[in-house]
Amino acid sequence: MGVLDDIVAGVREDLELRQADVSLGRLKDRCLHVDAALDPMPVFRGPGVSVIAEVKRASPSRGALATIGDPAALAAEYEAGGAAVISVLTEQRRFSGTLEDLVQVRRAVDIPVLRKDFVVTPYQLFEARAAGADLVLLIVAALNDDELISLVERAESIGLTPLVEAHTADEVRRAIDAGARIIGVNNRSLQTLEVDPTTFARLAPLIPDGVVRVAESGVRGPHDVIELARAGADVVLVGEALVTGRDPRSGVADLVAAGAHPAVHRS
Ligand SMILES: O=P(O)(O)OC[C@@H](O)[C@@H](O)c1c[nH]c2ccccc12
Repeated sequence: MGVLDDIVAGVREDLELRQADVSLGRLKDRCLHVDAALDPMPVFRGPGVSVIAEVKRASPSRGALATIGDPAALAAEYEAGGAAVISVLTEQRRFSGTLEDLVQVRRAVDIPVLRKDFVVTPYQLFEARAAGADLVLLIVAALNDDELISLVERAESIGLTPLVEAHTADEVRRAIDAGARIIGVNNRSLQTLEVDPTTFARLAPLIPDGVVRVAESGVRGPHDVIELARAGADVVLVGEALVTGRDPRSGVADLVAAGAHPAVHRS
């Protein structure tokens, strides 16, 4: 069993407990009482490379990265540094995140918030919206075509913008066929956890114009942002470098400045 299957198996077990506790009906009711979701598309389609800054305590490949006692404070620093969106990892077993982190982050910032998890059922979409998320990650490798298509549609129908993650040419094609308006190319394989920084540059040309291209994982600093922008990135998603760096606010600001540089020509 690959790492992804292992993670998803754990996610399904945890999900069963939550479902036994809070019914889908109650979650849907909560969704009626949260603020309308924010739309990330205008800023993603605007000038420069947008930065999605991630609240990430740990990962299966690196173990513990940062304690992050106050995720809301970290998110506020990211926002002050110019982040376009905050990503919050809510998976508990491998990434040490919770939905409560997302609730706190949502209260602390005015920019869109992404629920980063292993979404396999509509229940998790309603959880995300009820917690105040504006975007949700959908991982092509974790879903069959029917699941992917229906989760994209369901997300959109409740106001969530799906970021559809691919790692191979075939997964990019499946993401496009599912109607994704934002496609993330993950430089890290979720099966082997290996990072290949050339993955984005190889797959970006397969993503049609008009679809937002997000480069994910392994971005270490401004130089990488410039490279990825040249390869066609509209957005970069950065976790580890920011949570382990010296200062999250200036860390984000440096990435934003690199992506806004006039020498960066996006295709
Ligand atoms: O910490 P990094 O290398 O900057 O990567 C961030 C992000 O891309 C990574 O956390 C990620 C991308 N896709 C995922 C899917 C699930 C969990 C985590 C991820």
